[in-house]
Amino acid sequence: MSKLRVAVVGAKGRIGSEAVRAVEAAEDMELVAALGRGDKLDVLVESGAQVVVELTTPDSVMENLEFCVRHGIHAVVGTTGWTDERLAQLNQWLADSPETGVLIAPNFSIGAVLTMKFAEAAAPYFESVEVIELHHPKKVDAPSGTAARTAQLIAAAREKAGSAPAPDATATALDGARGADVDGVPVHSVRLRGLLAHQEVLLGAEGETLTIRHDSLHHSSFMPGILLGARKVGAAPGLTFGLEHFLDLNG
Ligand SMILES: NC(=O)c1ccc[n+]([C@@H]2O[C@H](COP(=O)([O-])OP(=O)(O)OC[C@H]3O[C@@H](n4cnc5c(N)ncnc54)[C@H](O)[C@@H]3O)[C@@H](O)[C@H]2O)c1
Ligand SMILES: O=C(O)C1=N[C@H](C(=O)O)CCC1
Repeated sequence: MSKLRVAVVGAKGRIGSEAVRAVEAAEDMELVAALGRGDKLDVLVESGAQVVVELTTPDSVMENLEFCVRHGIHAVVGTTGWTDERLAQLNQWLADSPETGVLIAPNFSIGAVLTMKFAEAAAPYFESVEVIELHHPKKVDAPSGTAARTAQLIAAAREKAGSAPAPDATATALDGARGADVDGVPVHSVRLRGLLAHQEVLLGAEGETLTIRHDSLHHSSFMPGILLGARKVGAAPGLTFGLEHFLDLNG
């Protein structure tokens, strides 16, 4: 059977360099290009890439995806910084290239995907919920894409269940003391040398708390999800947001 032709964009970055190694080690894949900042995107077409793994920065990802979609190259995207406006723009490009698939995953680690799912399930049963994400100090965006997504899922689950707003009597606060407000859920960002990517969801109700914690201790934690995404994205035209859509988590 012919191998899947995969290119990595952002190949010299922390997660991109790990992805290069993972694709090279995958028996069913061939690494056909590894692009860094300043490299020409035309290489993706010339190399015959079927899937691009996009792991760059929020300021580069849109240009890279526009190129991929216009050339019918499927994309697996780990880069963060997604807004409704950006997603709408991407959907417009995809509408003109209906056979192309793009998977955006705020987090490719299976444990983080499960954290989000567990938090979503628990949120309606607890009066209070707050998210703390903790990352390495070289991270350029805050809050993390994972924390933003977690908060959105929590808020949607609470709204669906008709939950009351979380109690909070704060009357005065220093700017930022109560974290960022993501759909009504406080999200706190820690940047600390020694860390990689960690998240806690704190839930509280009368007389009890529940803490859901996930730790990525190495970039290898993201690789099974990225490879799975690369294998599946070609059969999923349009935009898929979240790796959970490519997993059977109910089985
Ligand atoms: N979804 C996930 O599971 C996951 C996991 C880890 C990191 N991330 C995200 O991935 C992104 C990269 O993280 P990182 O820690 O590797 O950052 P990094 O700064 O180490 O790497 C980014 C790399 O992209 C390169 N780059 C920037 N613009 C480019 C362009 N136009 N073409 C080619 N290369 C370009 C940079 O030079 C750099 O080498 C961030 O948005 C981060 O949040 C996502
Ligand atoms: O190291 C990073 O940067 C990470 N970014 C993603 C996020 O913002 O959620 C995933 C975890 C690692």
